Amino acid sequence: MGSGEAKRVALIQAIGTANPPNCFLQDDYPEFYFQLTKSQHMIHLKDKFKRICGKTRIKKRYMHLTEDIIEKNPNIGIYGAPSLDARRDILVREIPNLGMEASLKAIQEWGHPTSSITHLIFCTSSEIGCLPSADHQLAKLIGLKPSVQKFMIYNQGCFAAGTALRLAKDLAENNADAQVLVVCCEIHSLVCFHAPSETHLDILVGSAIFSDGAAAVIVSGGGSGSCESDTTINRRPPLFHIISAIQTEIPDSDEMIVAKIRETGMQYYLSRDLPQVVSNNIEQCLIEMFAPFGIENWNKLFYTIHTGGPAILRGIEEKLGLAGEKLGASWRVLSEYGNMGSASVLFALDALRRKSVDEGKPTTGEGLELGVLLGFGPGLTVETVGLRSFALEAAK
Ligand SMILES: CC(=O)CC(=O)SCCNC(=O)CCNC(=O)[C@H](O)C(C)(C)COP(=O)(O)OP(=O)(O)OC[C@H]1O[C@@H](n2cnc3c(N)ncnc32)[C@H](O)[C@@H]1OP(=O)(O)O
Repeated sequence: MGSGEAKRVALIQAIGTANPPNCFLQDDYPEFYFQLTKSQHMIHLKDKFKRICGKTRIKKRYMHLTEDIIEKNPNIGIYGAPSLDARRDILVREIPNLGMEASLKAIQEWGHPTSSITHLIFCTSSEIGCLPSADHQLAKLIGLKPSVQKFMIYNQGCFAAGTALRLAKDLAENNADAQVLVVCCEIHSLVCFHAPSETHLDILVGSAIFSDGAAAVIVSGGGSGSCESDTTINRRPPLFHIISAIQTEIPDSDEMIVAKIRETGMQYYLSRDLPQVVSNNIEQCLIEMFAPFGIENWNKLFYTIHTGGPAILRGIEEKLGLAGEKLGASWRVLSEYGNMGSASVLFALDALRRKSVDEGKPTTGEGLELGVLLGFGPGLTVETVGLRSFALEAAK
């Protein structure tokens, strides 16, 4: 870049989301789950599961799993039975397919030919069973050029969307004409579905919150961050400017979320302390991100947060002293979709900008200028992505 040339900034241009067609109402799920896994005799576990489901604040979830899949692959429904190959055979096909659906929606909103995409970042923790990998399969499905520069991010858990945006930011800022497609896709209902077990109660929590979804965003390099000066290929005004992105490891928290791929599928462990440890450490991430902007009152920001669970969103609200509707978009995604892992926080970003339009707010960030996308997952790792909104008259 020449000394007189303006610094390129990373702009989120479009968002697309997709879910499998099977929708499960949370109220009906305990009956379905215990019947599907032939566990109706575990009466007190079923009661406990009903109690947990009732506290999730989830109304419905979308899942690829069906009775038909369990009938054809009975080991998936038996606790501890080897079933990894059966799970992988489905995931290898369906992860790229669901990723494709979200990608095509993002590309359609963006309004440019698929051939304009220069980079692809694909994140999943649901599929590690195939070479060539899921990014390669997705590129073929949507017809990306062979010269597209691909990055595959496996097994980072629920914070991966933040990692992908951090990488997309660097690519968009430092490569002329970069048009980066970011895709996060999870099919929890297959990779970590387990029958209930008296000895592994974490399964009840995961079975009450995990769900399937894919989200895609287009990130490109623009002029100075204002719509008017964005004279690159993107004639449509952007949605958000990625102003900064930071990854933080929370000390001594390795045991909070642990997952292992076994012959029985992904075995996961969720500490009861997780909500508290996350909420105790979020403010420090915000201080690091927003001190340079002179922001200390956290109600001055807009928020999109990984929909990990109600106790986590509640804990963050309390710790940051957030007013009533501040996490409205994230609560809405939790309620309508559940915990879709890496895709969840991008669903929340999509919900936030749509809510801003519906409520007649002046910016894509509910009328505010600055906001944050927070992803967290194993490590514990927190991805803090600082965002600047755009005026909605221009964004429409
Ligand atoms: C994959 C990634 O990278 C990132 C992720 O998103 S991992 C998933 C992160 N999310 C979580 O771990 C869930 C966080 N927890 C929650 O949101 C809530 O605690 C909850 C929905 C599980 C329960 O709601 P609550 O308001 O706390 O209700 P509470 O009455 O305390 O608990 C309900 C029952 O769940 C049990 N429970 C709560 N947390 C549990 C846990 N981690 N493991 C096992 N049981 C648990 C409680 O013991 C209680 O059982 P009883 O009714 O028999 O007493």
